[in-house]
Amino acid sequence: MKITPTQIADVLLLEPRVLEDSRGYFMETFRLDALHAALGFQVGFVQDNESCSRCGVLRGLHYQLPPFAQSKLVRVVAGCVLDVAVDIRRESPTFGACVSTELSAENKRQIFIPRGFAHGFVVLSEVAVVQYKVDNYYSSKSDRGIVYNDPHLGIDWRLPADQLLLSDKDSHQPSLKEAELFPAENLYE
Ligand SMILES: Cc1cn([C@H]2C[C@H](O)[C@@H](COP(=O)(O)OP(=O)(O)O[C@H]3O[C@@H](C)C(=O)[C@@H](O)[C@H]3O)O2)c(=O)[nH]c1=O
Repeated sequence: MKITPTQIADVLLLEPRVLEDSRGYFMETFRLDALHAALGFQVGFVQDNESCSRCGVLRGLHYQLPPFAQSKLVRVVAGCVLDVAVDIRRESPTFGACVSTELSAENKRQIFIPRGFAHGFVVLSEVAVVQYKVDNYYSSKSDRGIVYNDPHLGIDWRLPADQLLLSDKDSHQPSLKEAELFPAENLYE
């Protein structure tokens, strides 16, 4: 597993080593030891999620407030998405900046998104199945969002606006400026 930092500290790109032979391929899709070594701190995943969406579906930008803040380890097992993580830690030098990366069944890449980030993705293929681990349980009360087209974030979602399909909740999320964000505390304590 090759793990490289992105332009935002603690957001990591993971590329599994694919071992091919006449039968097909084998790869390790998750190594806690390698992730901990790359991060320098521990995460304990407790829930696995999967969603399936059609082309143009945009889910996000989502996060949970403490004490249910979540780290996420995201991968795509069918199709292709543009995956986006936005730094919403007020005290961060990269507050408001985002990392965008294509994750697909073909490239087998994964992204690790720490607590303190909002996360979203848009489906670029006919359908996409996204799987992700989280290190805190789902809490509807702590669930928050930021609107995907906030001009202050300026995210290029690759598809024309009239091709995007959002839930009613996600079309009416607040801007980054209006959103309830994290208090200045260590989100891993
Ligand atoms: C996220 C989640 C949702 N649900 C329920 C709530 C609702 O009835 C249904 C669909 O929920 P949502 O519309 O919030 O699903 P979705 O828009 O796919 O939400 C997800 O988006 C991506 C981008 C993330 O980063 C995730 O953390 C999560 O917020 O599933 C759970 O039961 N457990 C969960 O962990």
